[in-house]
Amino acid sequence: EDPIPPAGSVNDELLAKEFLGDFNTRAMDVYSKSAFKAWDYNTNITEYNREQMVNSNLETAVFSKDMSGYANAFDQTGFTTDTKRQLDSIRYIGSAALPDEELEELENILSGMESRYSTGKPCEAGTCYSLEPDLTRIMATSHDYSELYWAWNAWRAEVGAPAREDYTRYVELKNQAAIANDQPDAGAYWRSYYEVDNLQEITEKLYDELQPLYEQLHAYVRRKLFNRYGADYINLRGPIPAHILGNMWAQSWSNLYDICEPFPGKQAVDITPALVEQNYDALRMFELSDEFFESLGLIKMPQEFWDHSMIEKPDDGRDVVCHASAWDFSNQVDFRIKQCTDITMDDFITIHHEMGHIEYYLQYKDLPVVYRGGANPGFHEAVGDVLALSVSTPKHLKEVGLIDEVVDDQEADLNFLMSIALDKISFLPFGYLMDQYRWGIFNGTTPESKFNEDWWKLRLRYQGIIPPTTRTEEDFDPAAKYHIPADVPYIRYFISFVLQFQFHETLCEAAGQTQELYKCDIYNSTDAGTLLANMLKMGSSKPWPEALDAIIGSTEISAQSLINYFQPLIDYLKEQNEMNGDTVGWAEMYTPKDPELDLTRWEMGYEQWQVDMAEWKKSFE
Ligand SMILES: CC(=O)N[C@@H](CC(=O)O)C(=O)NC[C@H](CC1(C(=O)N[C@@H](Cc2ccc(O)cc2)C(=O)O)CCCC1)C(=O)O
Ligand SMILES: [Zn+2]
Repeated sequence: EDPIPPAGSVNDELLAKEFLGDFNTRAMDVYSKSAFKAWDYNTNITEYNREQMVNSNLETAVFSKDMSGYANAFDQTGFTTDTKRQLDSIRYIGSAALPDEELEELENILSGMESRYSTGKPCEAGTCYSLEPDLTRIMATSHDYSELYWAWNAWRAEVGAPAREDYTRYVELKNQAAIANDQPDAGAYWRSYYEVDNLQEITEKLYDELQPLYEQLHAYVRRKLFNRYGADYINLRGPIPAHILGNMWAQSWSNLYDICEPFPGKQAVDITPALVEQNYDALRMFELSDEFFESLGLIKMPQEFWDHSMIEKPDDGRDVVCHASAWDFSNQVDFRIKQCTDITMDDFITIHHEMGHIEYYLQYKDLPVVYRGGANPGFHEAVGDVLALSVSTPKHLKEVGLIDEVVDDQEADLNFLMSIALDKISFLPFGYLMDQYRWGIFNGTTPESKFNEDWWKLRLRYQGIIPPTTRTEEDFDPAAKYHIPADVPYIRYFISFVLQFQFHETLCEAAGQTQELYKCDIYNSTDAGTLLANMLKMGSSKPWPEALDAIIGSTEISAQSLINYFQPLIDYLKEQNEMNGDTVGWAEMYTPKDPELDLTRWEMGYEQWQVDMAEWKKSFE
């Protein structure tokens, strides 16, 4: 351990390369030790395992700090791009840049917030309900307004409000760490992963292009919910109550398919009953997914994956983090999924999502550790979802025996497109607002005194939903969504939902599929698989526009592919909304169309909605 030379004092690329080689060997050892400790905690939440994980993270931080110092010692003048890129990724070390005491405090806050969320079990009349599967099933299947309200509110009371104090301190420490990494705040540090200085403009432009699609779907679904719940609960001009959309966070509306189906009974698209009838278990669902990856000539899941993944919720009373996740143990050998798999279509899709992460890990496992990541985080989130777009087609589901006939006509196509839109289009505003919210907290726009109010302003503005009861600053509803207490950025998912349709379009061409994009199934196409694999192999070794160019032949992220995919449905939704005389949006009451309009209308949020509801109901008397 020779002393670290002063910053920028060593202008010798041979020495730098020697350092990078040494770093790579040691990093694999240090990172894998930490990963196994985190795995032990995530698959068995005990105080001992939590402490073991925290201590391991603290040791990793010492290593990262040390290595950052060495990387900083080099004067990069004249160095190759690659050497510079590797050194820069070692210099910036996240929370490890905090002094030991603050880092330990942050690690304890993080593991404490994770534990609270993952062990949260609201109880009612002697029965306690886990999020997965208990509350998730209620949100997905109940049509009872007050039962849904109970589940929605109980979860927020259990894991939301209690997290507020931790979160306030978490924000301070995250910002302190960002500054220690030459960033103004933690949001800027998160955005720096994308290596562009205009990420907010890029995502805002994409959202502006996609917002009209969402408005149409929102109006259509609002009408269907009006038919189910009536005028006492649904204002056809206003926002939708947040708890009746089939999902705890109103971020995916696929569980409303039964009332949204354009042509009832025309074409089955929900394979949940078939999975149950055919005695599918988690393992068989995973094997079916792996078979799809193999059909493209991609790398199949290694034996260690099958030996050590946790694909079902343990029934031995252990507390585990049920939120699904994929793991790269940084040792080029161990790759796992942890998922409390339910036998549903939703979870079958999630399996593909997680396996997409594993495929990326496998494709770039021989790169230097610093390059073992997505071209940008959105790429990592898109891989599995791209394959799932093929798997979800009626053509493919028939091929694997999960539906017994394919009806090939316009009506059946619209049924299918509706089922995908209820997942993909409904998600867009949520995927967009989650980090708008946190960027606002990190840069001080949202003070602690408005943590909950600003959350609901964004939920109202972008999702057109409203809480089913008045919320106050005694609540902290954002913490009821995993990624907030788990400190996981989210704009990656919004970017993935755009990218995955660009990838799908290109892979379908490569597979020689010439019919409408939504009918495409790339199953068995090694041409498509090779095109995808060649991009995955790049990891994060090049700026993401180069990786994008490698797969789709353009460096531009664009919403056009998503719009192309859904075009027939968008036309249908417009026609239906006009026919029903529905005005799209919730605008005239809640979105200041003209910037001059005083923003205090946002503060009125729920209260204003109550007033409008009273007036609205009167019109039915
Ligand atoms: C060690 C580690 O943490 N590994 C990372 C992977 C990595 O970074 O290498 C990881 O596994 N993260 C977990 C996270 C899980 C899921 C998620 O949180 N999804 C979002 C948004 C969404 C919703 C619908 C959809 O179709 C796709 C995404 C949500 O549910 O809100 C849950 C179900 C799907 C994906 C994930 O896999 O992204
Ligand atoms: Zn993911």
